[in-house]
Amino acid sequence: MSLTPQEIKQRHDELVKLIRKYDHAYYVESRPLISDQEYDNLYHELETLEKNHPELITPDSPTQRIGESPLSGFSQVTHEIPMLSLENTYSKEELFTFLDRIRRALPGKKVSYTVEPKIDGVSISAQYKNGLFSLGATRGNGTVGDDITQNLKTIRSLPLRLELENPPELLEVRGEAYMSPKDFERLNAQREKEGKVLFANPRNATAGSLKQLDPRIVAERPLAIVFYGAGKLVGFKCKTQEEWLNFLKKIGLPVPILFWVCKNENEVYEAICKLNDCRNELPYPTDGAAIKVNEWDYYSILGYTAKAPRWAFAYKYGAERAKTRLNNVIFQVGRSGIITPVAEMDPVFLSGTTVSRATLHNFDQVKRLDVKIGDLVYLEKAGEVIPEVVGVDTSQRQGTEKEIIPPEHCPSCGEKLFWEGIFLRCGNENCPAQLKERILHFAQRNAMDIQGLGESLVDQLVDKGIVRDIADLYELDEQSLVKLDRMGKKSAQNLLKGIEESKKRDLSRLIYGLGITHIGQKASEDLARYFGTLDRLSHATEEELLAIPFFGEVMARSIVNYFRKEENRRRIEKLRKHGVNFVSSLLQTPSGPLSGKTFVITGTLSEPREAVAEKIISKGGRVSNTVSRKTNFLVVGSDPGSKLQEAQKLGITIIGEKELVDLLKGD
Ligand SMILES: NC(=O)c1ccc[n+]([C@@H]2O[C@H](COP(=O)([O-])OP(=O)(O)OC[C@H]3O[C@@H](n4cnc5c(N)ncnc54)[C@H](O)[C@@H]3O)[C@@H](O)[C@H]2O)c1
Ligand SMILES: [Zn+2]
Repeated sequence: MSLTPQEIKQRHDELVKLIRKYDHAYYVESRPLISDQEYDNLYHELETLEKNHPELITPDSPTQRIGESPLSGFSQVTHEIPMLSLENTYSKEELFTFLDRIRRALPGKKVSYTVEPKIDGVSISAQYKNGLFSLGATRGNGTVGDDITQNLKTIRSLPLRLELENPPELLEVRGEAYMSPKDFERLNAQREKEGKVLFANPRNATAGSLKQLDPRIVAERPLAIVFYGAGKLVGFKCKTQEEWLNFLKKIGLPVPILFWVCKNENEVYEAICKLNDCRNELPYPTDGAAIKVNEWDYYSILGYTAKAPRWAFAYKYGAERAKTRLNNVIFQVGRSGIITPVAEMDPVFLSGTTVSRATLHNFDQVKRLDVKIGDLVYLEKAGEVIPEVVGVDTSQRQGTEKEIIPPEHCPSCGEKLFWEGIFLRCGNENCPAQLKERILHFAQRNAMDIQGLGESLVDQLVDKGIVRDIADLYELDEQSLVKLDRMGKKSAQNLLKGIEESKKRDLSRLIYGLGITHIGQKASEDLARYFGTLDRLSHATEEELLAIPFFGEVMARSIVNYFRKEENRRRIEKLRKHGVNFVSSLLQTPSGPLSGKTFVITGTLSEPREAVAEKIISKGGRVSNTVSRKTNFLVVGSDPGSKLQEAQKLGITIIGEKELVDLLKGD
């Protein structure tokens, strides 16, 4: 069931109210009412809602600002460089989406990453002027925080003077004040004896302590400090996060004892797992890993959202694990013919539901995990993701466990399977299992949202040969439907009504529903927004597709190939004949002084690139990632990239920020 606009608005209001309440309890009273993971779930729900309905975003929505407000009793400090939060995820899948997003924003560039423990304390900034500690501040609302210099001076691990021969004029270092889990327990035990309110966790104890106006009370609290970040630096330069952490250590500041430098995405994930294995032995409480782009040069390219940098994010260790027996493996055929091994297991309770099936993803994964039938396996589920087998308890092996052998023939149509890289695949275009998956994908909530079209019905429709293609759904009639099992007149009519209604869905959902390889929901929305109609999209060239921000070659080629295929064209004509909507309401109708003009931005401007892009779009212009002959203007900031040379080669008009402002004004 999808929500009506009114229900969506209601849910939005409700979430905003709840989150404000929890924020107040957490930040102001240092007394959380719910767990962090529950809080993050609500927060992500709000974010998703606002992403799909941007009209609901107000400047004071919790997604647009950082939680704390400055306290009375302290004087205030303005952060010249804002102190931001981190976007976070609990799921491995999303972790790779984040990494992917970073990599695609840096085409052709070599990127490495650092993985650091995410210390669960209170974010603070410390300024050292000519090597002497001169100012300490809380994050506050990100722009203005509280001056807690006197409180920080009571923390013994904070050096008041740096071990540095020629200290730079200004070093603003950022990090975390924290309480070790042991000290936290001791503090709470003592408070219990004294009949005082207990702190919920070390982070709240730290926050509560730093808020004390009397430094003598702070001095009695077992606080410690660790640094990892940079604020304003005068007279000092650094190129990578690795170099920075080593430098901090050298000059006598406490830094995370453990951190990893990773060359690629897989190494990042490995580091995250290693950290998880040992994090309970660390002196500070951790709730996750902080993943950062190592090269500082890229920070200006990647930029910032209202709340967080785009070059860093957090992976939180929230997901629960369960252990159970793997009894059998079945082979599922996906909508593109890829065979997925799926584990069938003794039912086990995991993050709120009983699960008895989990994905093994592919045969490479089977090999990597060295999992066998009969093994005791570990399962994990994060967010809404399907449970997956993440490990094997090999110490429990009996010797009777059986290998998982890839099948030779398609379990659905019997066709001989072939390998495509690590994927085993059925190449039969009429394979019933694939068709069923394609129909279910087309009908799902995020796509055409056809109510009443469930798995068992799709099975019948395909097995009886009634539906041979997604477009056939629009030819169903009551007569043929009532002949099916468990299909009364009423349900047949309801289904037909659902099918009829799906014709009105926005183009973005139709594109997603078509199931074009590599084109997910977000990409489908982008395509609808840029092209506006299916006909324009179907004639798009690779070059035009590459002009969409975050679109890579693989995606562009996949779209061009899709619309080139005869059978796909026939399907589209059939959909058209039945009156399926081919138009998007997301299209940004270009009207304004910049209408019809395409801009590319390079280098650092006075505000984040996204904000500049938005201004251009609001005046009817288009913004693209790549310079091509279709580019009208290249907007150049400081330290421009290779785009400048490309534009010069093509003779494109090059303008600075000032000229852009003039263009935005019109005339
Ligand atoms: N339980 C509740 O009711 C409740 C209410 C509000 C907020 N919260 C929790 O607080 C979070 C929001 O707080 P937040 O904005 O401080 O985000 P956050 O604490 O999840 O992450 C961002 C912060 O991590 C810190 N950090 C620690 N180690 C780091 C490292 N190595 N590198 C970079 N940063 C590091 C920084 O201070 C940074 O600001 C929520 O996601 C939620 O989990 C809970
Ligand atoms: Zn098949």
